[in-house]
Amino acid sequence: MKTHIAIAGAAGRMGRQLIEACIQASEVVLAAALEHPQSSFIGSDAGELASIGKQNINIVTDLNTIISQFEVLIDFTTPEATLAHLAKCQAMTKRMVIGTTGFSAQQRQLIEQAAQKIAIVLAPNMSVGVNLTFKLLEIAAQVLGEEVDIEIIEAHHRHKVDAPSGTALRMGEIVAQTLGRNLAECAVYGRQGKTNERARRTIGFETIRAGDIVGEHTVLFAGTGERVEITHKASSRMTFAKGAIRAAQWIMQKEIGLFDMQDVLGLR
Ligand SMILES: NC(=O)c1ccc[n+]([C@@H]2O[C@H](COP(=O)([O-])OP(=O)(O)OC[C@H]3O[C@@H](n4cnc5c(N)ncnc54)[C@H](O)[C@@H]3O)[C@@H](O)[C@H]2O)c1
Ligand SMILES: O=C(O)C1=N[C@H](C(=O)O)CCC1
Repeated sequence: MKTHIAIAGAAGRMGRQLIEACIQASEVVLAAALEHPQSSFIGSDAGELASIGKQNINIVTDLNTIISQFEVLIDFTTPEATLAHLAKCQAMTKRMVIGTTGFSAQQRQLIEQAAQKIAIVLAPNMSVGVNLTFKLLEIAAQVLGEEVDIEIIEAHHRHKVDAPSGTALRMGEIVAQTLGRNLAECAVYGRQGKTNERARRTIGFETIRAGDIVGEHTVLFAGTGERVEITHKASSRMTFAKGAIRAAQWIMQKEIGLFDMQDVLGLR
């Protein structure tokens, strides 16, 4: 049985890649595509939007009108739009794969609550490489521990609206958790002016926004006499899109619960 997928944010940078990835994957069907009510692409053909030829799927704006057509909603939009879609998916018992980043703690709680009723994959980064990197960070933090200063440096394109990236924050959480620290208490976001000497237990974040950088993350473990740098560089959004399609197929075996790409990839 093929998994029927709807894509929210279809005209966005990720939405277009998701349309292409859906059409390329033989085990799934692109069933519907959604955009913001004010989008100039409402009524356009999803395939033409993604430059892969007509697919006879028109971009629509109301999730309720397509609710019977799909099994999993893949959502790469904004926190507010994702939460609006979440409420409808919960009401209609539809599974979700959420790639959107920038949720507040309160907004995340709403996702956790909804996952008591529907199955959700929520991941700030759907690439296999980044999720492998998450595991490498655990090992590095365990081995290097309190002997090093830890800094997380991320770079993304000039259009990105949240900072630090969801991936950088997740990296910080993993390192902090491994070292028994609370990220909310030890994170330092950027530095300027008279900063005083660095406190060992802080975890620093630096953000670069420039040009068309797809996504780059480095975690620096700097000691005395040596340093370890763990870096991931994405060069195509297709890596995120393929991960999201994989997650959509995987979530079909679940009825309820909140999962991430570590679950999907069997890395937990
Ligand atoms: N998890 C991952 O692997 C991953 C990868 C890339 C991007 N992201 C995240 O995905 C999100 C989107 O990124 P992007 O670069 O594609 O952004 P984008 O701005 O290019 O696309 C977002 C799209 O969502 C649409 N949208 C907004 N409100 C909507 C609504 N109510 N209904 C339907 N569509 C709506 C916008 O019109 C836009 O086309 C960001 O939060 C980004 O950080 C995550
Ligand atoms: O392009 C973006 O926006 C990305 N956001 C994700 C994040 O915030 O971690 C990761 C990949 C690209």
